[in-house]
Amino acid sequence: MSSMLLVKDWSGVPRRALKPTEVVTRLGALPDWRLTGDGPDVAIEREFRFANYHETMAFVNAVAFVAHRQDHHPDLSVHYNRCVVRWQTHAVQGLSETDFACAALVDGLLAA
Ligand SMILES: C[C@H](O)[C@H](O)[C@H]1CNC2=NC(N)=NC(=O)C2=N1
Repeated sequence: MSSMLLVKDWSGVPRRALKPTEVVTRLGALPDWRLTGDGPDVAIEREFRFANYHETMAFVNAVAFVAHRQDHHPDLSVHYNRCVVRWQTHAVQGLSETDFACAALVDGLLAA
């Protein structure tokens, strides 16, 4: 994909599903994220809470910007004052390094 915004082209990086022990190690570095589902539905997710819809949508747009730049796209559950971000790598039907890298970037959006 050609884009001024793209910073990471994961398509050239061989993707593989992380092993359970690798997932546990990476989750340790992202304490606000939790594991959900299993098998092909496994994912990591985090709920972000906001004061109102405007704040929530500002966050959603920032996440979309990260997703575009990384060419990796989370499932988003958008509500009035909260958003649940859920990462999984469809291509491997599991969790890959990319999911954890993107989760850390989303955490960074709200870092002080
Ligand atoms: C080529 C490109 O990187 C792929 O199609 C990407 C796009 N975004 C993606 N997002 C997610 N979450 N999983 C994928 O496997 C995926 N594949």
